[in-house]
Amino acid sequence: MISIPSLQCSRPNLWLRDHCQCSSCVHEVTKQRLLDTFEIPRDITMQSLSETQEGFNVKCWWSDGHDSYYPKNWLNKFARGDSSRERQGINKASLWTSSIAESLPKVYFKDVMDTDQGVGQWLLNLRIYGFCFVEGCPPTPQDTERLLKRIAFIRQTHYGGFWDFTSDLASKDTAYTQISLEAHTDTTYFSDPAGLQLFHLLSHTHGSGGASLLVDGFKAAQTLKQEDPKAYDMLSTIRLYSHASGNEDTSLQPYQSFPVLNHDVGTGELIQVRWNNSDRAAIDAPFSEVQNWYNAAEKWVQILRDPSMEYWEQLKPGMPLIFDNWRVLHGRSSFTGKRRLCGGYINRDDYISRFKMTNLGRAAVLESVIG
Ligand SMILES: C[N+](C)(C)CCCC[C@H](N)C(=O)O
Ligand SMILES: O=C(O)CCC(=O)C(=O)O
Ligand SMILES: [Fe+2]
Repeated sequence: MISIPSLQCSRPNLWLRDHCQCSSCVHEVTKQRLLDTFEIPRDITMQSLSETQEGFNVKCWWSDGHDSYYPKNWLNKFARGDSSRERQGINKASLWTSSIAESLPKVYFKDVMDTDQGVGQWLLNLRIYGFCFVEGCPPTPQDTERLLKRIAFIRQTHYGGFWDFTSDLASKDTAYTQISLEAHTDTTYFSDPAGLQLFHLLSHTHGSGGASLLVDGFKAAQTLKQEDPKAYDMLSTIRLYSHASGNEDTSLQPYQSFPVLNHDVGTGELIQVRWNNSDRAAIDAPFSEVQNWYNAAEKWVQILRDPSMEYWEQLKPGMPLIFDNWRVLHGRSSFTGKRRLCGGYINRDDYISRFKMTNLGRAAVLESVIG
């Protein structure tokens, strides 16, 4: 007899019957439920349970007369329950500070373009470090777009899809100027902020500056939690509104307000940092809490601005940078002259899904679950 969680009370029996994997309950090709869940008697009980001869299926007879089949590995997964690491496709994030500059995550353009292993390594680096360089990419928008599409389709926004931009205020956003931008995450005004962002510096002439800044938001959050747990809780609970720049042209706002630090409701793990002080709008909190929020935010920004947390890099043509916009903050020093970047956004779910479809991703998820 296969050992599965003791299904004593009715709820798991009902759940298990509802998840019968036989071909009349689940479409053989699409794996979608065909069964009418609400025809199952609420008090359904299991008459008996046994392993089939082949040993990989479990057979169940139910009080409603239905015979159910469950592949063993599916049942074992059910026994494991939900695993955030499995959902997030990660076994261990490696948090970093400025010393990451000595061992930068990097893959090669040719490997990413030609092999599943190359895409898998690119995305595994992203899951572990939150950013990755690609060496040997031809310095053209066309090749950069082809590279980005190895992950998934590019996310369309009010900035367009694949962008090729410079400091000409083509969009009413300070990214399209020469001023410095402090560490931030993009698109905090979307209900679902962009998951990944790629930058490829194509050229910078007649001027200097424009160095790129990265800060590991998960490391900054860990530091805040250690140094000031109350401030961490404040930034994890007080919610903010946010709106896109050039607001009269976009009036883009998320469906609700969100805290700076957002956690997996199942496991309590930090999943998303939403920090852009330029686009931040009202604080969705009682008047008495507002001062506390500012005190907590000041602590947060002190950590973000600590040089030991900052990794500065002068981007170069041929070496695109991609980063996890839910974890890694980015910024830029001011610059002069003509500076041209191209790049694009990828949705979070498409990024994680693509990773889990690579061999390395499948192995990483398995390892994260088995531990
Ligand atoms: C599209 N491109 C990346 C060039 C500019 C995007 C501007 C993003 C905006 N400042 C924000 O923080 O959401
Ligand atoms: O110009 C840069 O290096 C990046 C500007 C920026 O933050 C953005 O485009 O989102
Ligand atoms: Fe940005």
